[in-house]
Amino acid sequence: MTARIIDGKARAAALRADVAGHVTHFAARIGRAPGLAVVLVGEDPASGVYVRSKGKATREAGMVSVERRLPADIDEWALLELVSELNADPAIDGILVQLPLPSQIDAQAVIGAIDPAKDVDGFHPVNAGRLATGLPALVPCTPLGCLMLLREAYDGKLAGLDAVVVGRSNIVGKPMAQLLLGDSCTVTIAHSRTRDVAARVRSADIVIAAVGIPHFIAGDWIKPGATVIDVGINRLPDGRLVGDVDYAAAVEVAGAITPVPGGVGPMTIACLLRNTLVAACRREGLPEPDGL
Ligand SMILES: Nc1nc(=O)c2c([nH]1)NC[C@@H]1CN(c3ccc(C(=O)N[C@@H](CCC(=O)O)C(=O)O)cc3)C=[N+]21
Repeated sequence: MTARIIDGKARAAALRADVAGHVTHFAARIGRAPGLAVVLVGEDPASGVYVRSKGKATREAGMVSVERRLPADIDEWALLELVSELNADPAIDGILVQLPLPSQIDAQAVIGAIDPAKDVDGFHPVNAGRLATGLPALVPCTPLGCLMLLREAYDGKLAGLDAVVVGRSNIVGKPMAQLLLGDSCTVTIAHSRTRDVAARVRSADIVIAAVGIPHFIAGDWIKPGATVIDVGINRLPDGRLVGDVDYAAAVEVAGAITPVPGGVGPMTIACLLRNTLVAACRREGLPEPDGL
């Protein structure tokens, strides 16, 4: 039996359309559209591509997109200065500083300088703490997108399922584990020092692969019928884009699986727009947009 392919691209398009609808109401009510600022330090070509596609998606959702580019050799102080300018700008509801940053800049210091109310990446320690405590937070976009795909796959019934998150980053692994716990999964976080990762994955109903190593998760690690969410976006020397899962093998075993591209990636961008809308509504004292 081959797995159902989870169409992240289609789910993301639907979410973006929902966001656009709410943006229309927001603008009518408040007299301006939500604004997202994306800050790019340096000229990394891959980062430039992401920044452009974020800007396009933001405008397509009816929101205001502001791009700020700084040279790669900028010092940390100059970036902190830009962040405080954006914090103080009433037209800006969301701030995203594209990672990774050049080595002379302390990324944690920059993230900590962003107003938590505008932290649409959900990387500020206040938002991480709020998520971990079950308080309203801005939630990191990639794990949020994964959770939306899982809720749909299981018709909202995640309680009691065994989930393994492979990867423990602040950006994906840790917040993913918090979200799954919030939906009452039994959560294991596996990482580079975990003994026998294969055995952990074999026992899981849900596998989240977030290690950044092509084909790290072998097909015969997957429990028959399990749901596989592949967060990896790895560029091979031949130019092909692949995930962290050996897709060709896993698709023959899994019950459902996300492809790369067309799986988690588009959901990340759609959730960024969703978070910008949510941040804008909270800042303006409007009720939370529902159904997102
Ligand atoms: N502060 C910060 N926040 C981020 O969210 C962030 C970041 N920094 N730095 C860079 C990474 C990368 N990232 C992607 C989002 C969507 C796709 C995406 O939509 N990918 C398409 C394929 C695109 C292609 O073909 O190259 C897909 O998977 O289908 C990829 C990568 C967000 N990032």
